[in-house]
Amino acid sequence: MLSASILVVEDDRDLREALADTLEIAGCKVTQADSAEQALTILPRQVFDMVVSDINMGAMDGMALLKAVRQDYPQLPMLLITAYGSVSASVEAIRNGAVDYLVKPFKPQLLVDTVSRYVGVASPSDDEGPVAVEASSLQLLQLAKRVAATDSTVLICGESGTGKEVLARYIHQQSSRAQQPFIAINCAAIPENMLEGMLFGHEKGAFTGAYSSMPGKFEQANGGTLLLDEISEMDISLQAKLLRVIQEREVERLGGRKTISLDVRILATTNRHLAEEVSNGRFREDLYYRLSVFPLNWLPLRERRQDILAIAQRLLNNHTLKMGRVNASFDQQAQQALINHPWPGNVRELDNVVQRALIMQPGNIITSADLRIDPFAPAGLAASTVSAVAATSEQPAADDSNALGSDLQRREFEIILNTLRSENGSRKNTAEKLGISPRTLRYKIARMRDSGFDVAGGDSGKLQAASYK
Ligand SMILES: Nc1ncnc2c1ncn2[C@@H]1O[C@H](COP(=O)(O)OP(=O)(O)OP(=O)(O)O)[C@@H](O)[C@H]1O
Repeated sequence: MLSASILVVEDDRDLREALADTLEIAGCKVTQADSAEQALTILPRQVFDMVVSDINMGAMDGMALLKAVRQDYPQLPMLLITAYGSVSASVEAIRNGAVDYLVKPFKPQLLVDTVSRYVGVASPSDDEGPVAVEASSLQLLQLAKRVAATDSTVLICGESGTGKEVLARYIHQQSSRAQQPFIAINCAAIPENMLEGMLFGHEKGAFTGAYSSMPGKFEQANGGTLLLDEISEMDISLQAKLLRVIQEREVERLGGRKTISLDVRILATTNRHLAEEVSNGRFREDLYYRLSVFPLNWLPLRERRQDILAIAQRLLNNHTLKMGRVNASFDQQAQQALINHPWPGNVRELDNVVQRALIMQPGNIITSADLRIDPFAPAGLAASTVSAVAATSEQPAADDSNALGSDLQRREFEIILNTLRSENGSRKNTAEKLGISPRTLRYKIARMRDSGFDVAGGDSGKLQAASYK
């Protein structure tokens, strides 16, 4: 996420607004000027990190503005936009002190990438906003930004790994609650008997083992945002209690008598069709309507292919930085392979592929061989993992116990997937056959997803697709 204040100078209104929108979505604070003259009146009144200006403008053009900026604000980087084919203008721009130039037409992500080279980039972390290039994704972010300004409850839907949590964090960051806590709880990963206490908190002695009182997630999120991840996995009796807390805007700790008033914005995610869950009697209708005031839907990655390279590059930048390596990029064939892959595990699968490629390739150009995406992998077993297994066997085991641990876990995941397949996707039968509770199975499936396996699926317990990511 960029954190910079940018002055955009462009006399074509549509283009100016498009540039401003792109930079705003990337996290910048943007001021617009419709001429070089107007830019010169704005510059003394505000502090900017960068100027982005077109060259071809009315009376005073971008080149003249560049000269004025170089003279009066020598530290302020300026990026110029030149018309297609005007090589001499680009050369002159650089000679006159522009830090860079873009030739029209260019993709929004190129603008963001270029600007990010010269201005503050917030340290990469899970708090970064989502990358979006495809029109539908940009539209989704615009909607998210608009709803962020309100206190409305938002239901974020999408297949596993599409970026629902990233979008939830983005909404929080764009809201007036940004400086307040963002608390997330994964309803699928918390054992059923613990979820209520974790959400609502408890007083000392409320139950065996409650040695001290504890605030719940609602209290912890007070003033901020609470994300209820995988809300469809919440037990129906707890759904009733949740609805009451949301409606009454107050919570009582387990074993407590005091009511605590709440000012919490609720976001929820689901990778199931919640409306179907309602018609099947597994999700409360009233809670559904309460949560889905403003639904946002991430398309699967295969349906927004223009996002793939930009997200892959962001992931690559993040991982190289974390590893203390120089920036890397994908060669032409690697880019094509990334675009062509169906990504059943969505962005999480892409993240795994990128990380693995960096392990395979110590240099800074990632090739298609490093990606280990096999387009002919058997259905249900995506190539990235077949390759991952191969990759692992090629790597010297740094620590045998770690290797055994991950091997056992992989074996467990395989057993679960195979059983799900043989039980035709029925989670109930799978749990019975494996001798574990349906809750434990859900928990394990959530862990499998976290480890990069894609277990899509089955609101009616039917497995829609099961594959490694
Ligand atoms: N648009 C995006 N830009 C950058 N990174 C992304 C984007 N979408 C997803 N990611 C990354 O992909 C990974 C998966 O995203 P996230 O956890 O938000 O998905 P999810 O839909 O909540 O998954 P699940 O349903 O399994 O919980 C994360 O590492 C996240 O940072």
